Amino acid sequence: MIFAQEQEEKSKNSSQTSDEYSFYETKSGLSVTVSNNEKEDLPTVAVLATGGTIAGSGTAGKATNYTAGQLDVGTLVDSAAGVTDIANVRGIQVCNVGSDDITDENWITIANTINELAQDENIDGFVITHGTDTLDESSYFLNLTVKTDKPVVMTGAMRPSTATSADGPMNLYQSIALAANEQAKGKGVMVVFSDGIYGGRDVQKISTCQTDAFDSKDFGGMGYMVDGVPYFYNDSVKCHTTETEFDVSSLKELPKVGVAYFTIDADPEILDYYKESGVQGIVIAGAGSGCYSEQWNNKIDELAETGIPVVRCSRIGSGVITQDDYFIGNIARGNDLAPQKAATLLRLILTVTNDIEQVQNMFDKY
Ligand SMILES: N[C@@H](CC(=O)O)C(=O)O
Repeated sequence: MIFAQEQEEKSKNSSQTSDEYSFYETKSGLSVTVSNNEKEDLPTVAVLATGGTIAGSGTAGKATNYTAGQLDVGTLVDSAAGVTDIANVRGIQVCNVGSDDITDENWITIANTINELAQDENIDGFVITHGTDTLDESSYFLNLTVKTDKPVVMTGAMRPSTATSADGPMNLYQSIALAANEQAKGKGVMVVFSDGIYGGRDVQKISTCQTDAFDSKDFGGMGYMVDGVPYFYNDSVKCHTTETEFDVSSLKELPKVGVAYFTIDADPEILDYYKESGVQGIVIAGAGSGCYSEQWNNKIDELAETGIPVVRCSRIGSGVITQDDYFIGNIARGNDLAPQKAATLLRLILTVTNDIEQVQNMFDKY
């Protein structure tokens, strides 16, 4: 099976078709590759590729010092042996970058593309391939902005395609199998990694180097994937997808939010910097249960007059932030969310309101 970009380009420039594939454009101008031999008795999954290590290549055998985002979506799908026996796969190349270079524009494009294609009754589910570094932010963003019950699954890899025992092909196979499975409907955005299924809200990257690099902190995973078969045990209780009020269909970008990391002697001037740089919200990666020094407390209180919401989170990675009357200002509590997840949610909340009570309600709800 070939989804190579060159063939796609060639065909696009001529008759829009080739013997094996047809192409059509989404509203955001992305090209969808469709096999002319889709099997009627198989579910159809759209794979949206964004780059990352799963599409990386480097020195044969090695797991480090490679270049992310080298393989196109067709080559990725080809690498997942046996996948065409379980689903018809349509390919979409959104971008091809390391996930540290994913932008809010990419997020909006992915959400809007899924929301558009979800209306197509011939498409049963979605997979997004993504770098692992920021996958937990993108999974939460999409969990809050895609408007469909059809399964949406994200995956990536810790080893580039050229490494010995590259983990990408199996992660992709399991993800396509999950996205094609009726049981995966209505569960919000999921991440499949190293045979685990995780909720897009709760999942975090927990290792810089191991292939079993994702987990859901205190709550465990949602289940397992074993040879393309899902085994579910947990659901997220927080609102997601069709239950959220976030609508990015007419947005080009999201409000900017700064994250300030507190340590002993950390300079509170960072908060002034953020104010002056025009951010619309600030997340504090506080110590312990979202704590910081008296100097920071005073500075955050001073910031209150600007109306910029400040959200207290913890750098610990476990537990919940409860009310603590010592902390003053225009502040909300980031629930159990890691700072990067809180920043994702705050950016979306700021598209709706900056009223601190409503901000807090949404942190409790999502
Ligand atoms: N730096 C890579 C890491 C990965 O994909 O695992 C990225 O996030 O794109």
